[in-house]
Amino acid sequence: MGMKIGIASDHGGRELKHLVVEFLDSQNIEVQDYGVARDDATSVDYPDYAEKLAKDVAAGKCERGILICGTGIGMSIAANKVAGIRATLVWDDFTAKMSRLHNNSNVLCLGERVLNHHRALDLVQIWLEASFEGSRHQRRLDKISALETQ
Ligand SMILES: O=C(CO)[C@H](O)[C@H](O)[C@H](O)COP(=O)(O)O
Repeated sequence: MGMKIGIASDHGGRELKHLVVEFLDSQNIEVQDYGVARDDATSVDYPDYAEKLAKDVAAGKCERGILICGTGIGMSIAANKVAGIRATLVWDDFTAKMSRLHNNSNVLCLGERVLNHHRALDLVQIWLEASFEGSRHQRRLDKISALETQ
């Protein structure tokens, strides 16, 4: 697919992160791993990881990013504070697909403690392959972007 994907998790998402990295490697997708390491059992703060990844996606250092915590909620709240980030918490095939088609998601958020891990890899694949539809959806995203400067 020729894109570089950043990935990060806190301690609540590190097992699923490991599986997603293995999956991306199997697809020959370039991965930039922002931590935490799988064997690091330390309790960490998810905003620190969301910030690092989201800033690099916003700066174009990675085309898109994947953030994983226990629920995916904290990561999505934090990442969406960074201008230019459209972080989307998804939980099934439909939300994974629509987050790209309508929301032009550039950061996928997953909850390790919520999702079946095998199914989560399906969601990653759907999100990677789906394309933004533009048109009326771009007008709506422009209105979201305008909120960043108010
Ligand atoms: O799900 C999360 C945030 O939305 C994170 O994974 C946190 O780890 C979660 O809040 C649980 O915290 P804990 O320190 O593991 O109890």
